[in-house]
Amino acid sequence: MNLSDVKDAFPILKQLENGQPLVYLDSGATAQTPVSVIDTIARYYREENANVHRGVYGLSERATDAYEGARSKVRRFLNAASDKEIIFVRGTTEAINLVAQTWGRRHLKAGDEVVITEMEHHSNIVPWQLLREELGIKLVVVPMTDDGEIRLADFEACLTSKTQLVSVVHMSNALGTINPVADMVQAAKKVGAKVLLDGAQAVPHMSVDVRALDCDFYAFSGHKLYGPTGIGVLYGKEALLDAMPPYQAGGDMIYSVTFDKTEYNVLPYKFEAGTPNISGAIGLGAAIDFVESIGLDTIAAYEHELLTYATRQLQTIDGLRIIGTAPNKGGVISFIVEGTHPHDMATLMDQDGIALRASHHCAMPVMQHFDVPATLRASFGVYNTHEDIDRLVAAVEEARTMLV
Ligand SMILES: Cc1ncc(COP(=O)(O)O)c(CN[C@@H](CS)C(=O)O)c1O
Repeated sequence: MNLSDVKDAFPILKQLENGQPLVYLDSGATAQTPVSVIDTIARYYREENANVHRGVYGLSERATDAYEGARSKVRRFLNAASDKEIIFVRGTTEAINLVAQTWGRRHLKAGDEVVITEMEHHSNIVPWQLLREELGIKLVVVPMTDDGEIRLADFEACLTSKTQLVSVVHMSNALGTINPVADMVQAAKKVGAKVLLDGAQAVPHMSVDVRALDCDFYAFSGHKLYGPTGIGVLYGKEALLDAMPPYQAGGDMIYSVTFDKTEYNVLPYKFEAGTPNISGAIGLGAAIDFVESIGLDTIAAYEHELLTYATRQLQTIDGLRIIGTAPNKGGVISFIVEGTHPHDMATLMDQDGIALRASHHCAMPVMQHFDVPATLRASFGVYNTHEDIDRLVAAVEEARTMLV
């Protein structure tokens, strides 16, 4: 699909917001859904709906094929070695909690160190704090610079012989910073640590190859990749997943059950208890088809060009301060306007049809670092245009004039 045709693929972007054409700049929270994904999910419920892995009748077998076909698409999308390494979860948050509650509780003990960074999303902070309360592990936080960058030397300085796990964000949702995760993985391996990468914001914006990165776990959410909500993926190296205890217990994750003993199912089903989000997985498969029809490298280049244009245009506004100026960024711009509160700005900008986030973005430590209560955040999708940026800039100017 050509980028010039992309916007037409999103029905929601045709609507007016407060009498103005909608300019959606909150893809970092959730991306919009192309008609191909909507139609795929509708067709599943119209023609294929049945429970998976259980029926010996055609409809269930077709639903199972569609569900497992989506898993294979994810495998190829991440360049994982096996479908067994692709676990469907609700989203990035559940993926990280699954690792914390299974691998973490099994392998970590008092005094072990888990390394995260200052720019993490709360879903990659709090699960480890829960383990700190339960097991007495030590949480080591890599500081970021005032540009919102993690310097590799600062990361390496946090690694010790006690480091058991490094869990870091690939691309910051609050700043847009893209971290040097390949180098971070190599440095972590030198001290024998496992590595989990939070790919929630990276996967929609760039090509991800988990084998090239050599990470042990990789997590992302379907709804940020133009797919439905309620579906996400945990990638894990097969040997690690095989050795981990189940996360949740019930149907489908078992091989046999007696009151004396239960044998668990094989991968990936050991981690998929109960009826899965069948339509969500199939919809995620359609979302992968959509982004691959454009090309991740094409998407990355286009969004980088949008980011450059938006940065240049926003910087012309008096009193506007961009939060997060790392040299390597993805399609996210956080900013504040002196003398205003982000919530007031966003409320006024909504009157101009502009939808963008005003929040701490579930990254309160980032806000503390920059000494701001919140930021305005414009986060881009494949459907955004230069005209959207011009509308954003005009709305910021107008709101600023009304508030300052
Ligand atoms: C880097 C990162 N890591 C984890 C998550 C959680 O994704 P879930 O799909 O909600 O489980 C998110 C979701 N960030 C949204 C909601 S706060 C944002 O507006 O930035 C994220 O950006």
